[in-house]
Amino acid sequence: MSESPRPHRPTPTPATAPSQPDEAVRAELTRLRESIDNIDAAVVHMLAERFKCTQQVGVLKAEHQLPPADPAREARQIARLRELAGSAKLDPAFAEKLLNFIIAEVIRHHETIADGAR
Ligand SMILES: O=C(O)C(=O)C[C@]1(C(=O)O)C=C[C@@H](O)C=C1
Repeated sequence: MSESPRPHRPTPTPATAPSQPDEAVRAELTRLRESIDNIDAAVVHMLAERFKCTQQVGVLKAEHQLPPADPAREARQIARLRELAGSAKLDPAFAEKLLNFIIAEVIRHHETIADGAR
């Protein structure tokens, strides 16, 4: 998942304006969106904590001349996450892509730290 984020495209205006959704539908949509917003916030906070840890790993690796990437560790992480995703009814391929996307960014950070230590 190295591509840039999905560009925002405005929803096309339908030829005929839809009738206002029922009040109960709007209330349900609002309730679900509030949960989505909470989950998105939790994801951001969890990712921030993960990057704090990996930043420390990057420093440790640079100090001890260890390579930024550890493919064997990654293979174990992917296998574990795919398993967890399956149990949670999340697409394992998606979980793998997401982890690879995050790890690619971490490796970039590790390389920057190592370059600064040289
Ligand atoms: O565990 C490490 O060695 C890390 O550098 C962390 C991490 C990760 O983000 O989980 C990143 C790069 C490695 O290839 C493997 C794992």
